[in-house]
Amino acid sequence: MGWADRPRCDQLPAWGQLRALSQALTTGYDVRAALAGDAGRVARFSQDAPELFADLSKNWIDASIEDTLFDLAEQAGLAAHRDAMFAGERINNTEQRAVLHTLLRAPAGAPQATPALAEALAEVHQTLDAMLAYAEQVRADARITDIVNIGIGGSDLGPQMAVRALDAYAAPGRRLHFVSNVDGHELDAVLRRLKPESSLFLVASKTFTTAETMANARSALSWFQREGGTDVARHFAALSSNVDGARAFGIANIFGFWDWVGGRYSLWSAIGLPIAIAIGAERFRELLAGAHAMDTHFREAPLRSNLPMRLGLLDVWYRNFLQFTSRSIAPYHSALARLPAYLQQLEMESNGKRVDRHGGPLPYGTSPVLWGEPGTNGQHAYFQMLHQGTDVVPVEFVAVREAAHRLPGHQAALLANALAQAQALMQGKADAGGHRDFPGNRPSTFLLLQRLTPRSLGALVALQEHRVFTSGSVWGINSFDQWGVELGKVLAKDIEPRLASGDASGLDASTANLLQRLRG
Ligand SMILES: O=P(O)(O)OC[C@H]1O[C@H](O)[C@H](O)[C@@H](O)[C@@H]1O
Repeated sequence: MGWADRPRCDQLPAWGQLRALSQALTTGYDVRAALAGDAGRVARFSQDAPELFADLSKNWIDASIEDTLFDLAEQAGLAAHRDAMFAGERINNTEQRAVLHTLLRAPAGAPQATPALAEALAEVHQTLDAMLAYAEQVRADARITDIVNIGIGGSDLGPQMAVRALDAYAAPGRRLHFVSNVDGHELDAVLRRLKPESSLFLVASKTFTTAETMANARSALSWFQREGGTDVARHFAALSSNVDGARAFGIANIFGFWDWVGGRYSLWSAIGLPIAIAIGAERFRELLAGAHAMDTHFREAPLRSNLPMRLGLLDVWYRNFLQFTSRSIAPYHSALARLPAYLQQLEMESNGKRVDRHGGPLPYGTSPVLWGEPGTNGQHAYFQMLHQGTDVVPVEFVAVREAAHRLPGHQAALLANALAQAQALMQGKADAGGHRDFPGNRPSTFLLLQRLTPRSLGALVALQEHRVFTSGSVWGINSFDQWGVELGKVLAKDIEPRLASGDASGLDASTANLLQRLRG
């Protein structure tokens, strides 16, 4: 039986066994006792993976639970599904598309399963070389001081997250701006500081039809012309899989990509141009190499030491058997400030599905809510709830050992806080007074990078992509479409002219009332 036609995960034998294991944990799993009573626990639940170390030992998991999760993965055909993705099968079945973002980071000439894939890889490298040559040209052009990326969703979150994360590698004297929202305040705030002759606009849109991006691109173009800019070809470039659309818009410099790159998986494609402009061609290749190292790990490591699989299976355990509905991301590095927002799209757009890949409704939960802010900031805000709230929220710490700055004392303070929070969540502190009582036993995962480099960032992001693949695969959903974003777009198109005309016919009473108030 292939991965596509196996029974739904809740009908697999391991699912029932996991249910029984979870029911046996009547008062939750006692992580403190497990760590104290088993000298091998840290080794059993930690591992190295490319560019990072992961400690899962503070989670509500033991050997029998994890073994049963491995059984579930085997019964669900996870490895075959993964192989189908790498082989270019159209696993995005609702759009009849292959899912090949991993090909974007494969080295030139890497052996491929089919001639078609080898050809696609050659095209990937042609485009990459052209895109990186252009990035270097922009970097060498002292007249260009401001680069504005106009894009939204996957055409914004990845580049924005990575540019910020790799700021330590950016050449000084050049500013990157990200404009995504259709809210004109955002574009206006950027344009007010720019001059046409020193600005470069990158219009980033896979489809080149997204309303927000088209509105911002049109406004940027008219600002450019109004302010005396003349050479559109030099000051505008497009990053898109819709080359005709970009050309029709009037942009000559177009870097393309393919329909088999999902928006939220596209920072490795031409959509990564702002990153390449910020850090340079060589560093961009290192970002790709880090992701490729994680791809190889995901492809080749046995299930038991396959970190993306272990994390994705833990996510399934938490969501479906312990009913945890969210996960908090705590990056202890201020440059990773946009990582939670990036991961929100990655996981919630991929796995926020209520039907299986054939359209049948699911009786079990899928994507958790992801949220978070960098540490230590979160500690002074919502960590109260993590320590003493009524709900258990697993926390994923991301810490980086070496700092990129030399300010004395800060890094030790930062790392001490990361460790202390994970420790405090787990240990708790008994106090008869109630208000000062910390129940403890709150689960967390600790990911540790040596340094935040293009390579380690690439590996970290690819790790997250593949853990999302893993849980989505077990759940039997299509993680690669996003029909849920469409309805609101259609309704906005209907409402927009009504704001001018006041026509409320056919609207529900609440929307009609709000429409009148917004017009007033
Ligand atoms: O890159 P674009 O085609 O402009 O799409 C931008 C974004 O908008 C869509 O609505 C999708 O929800 C996202 O997955 C996508 O990344």
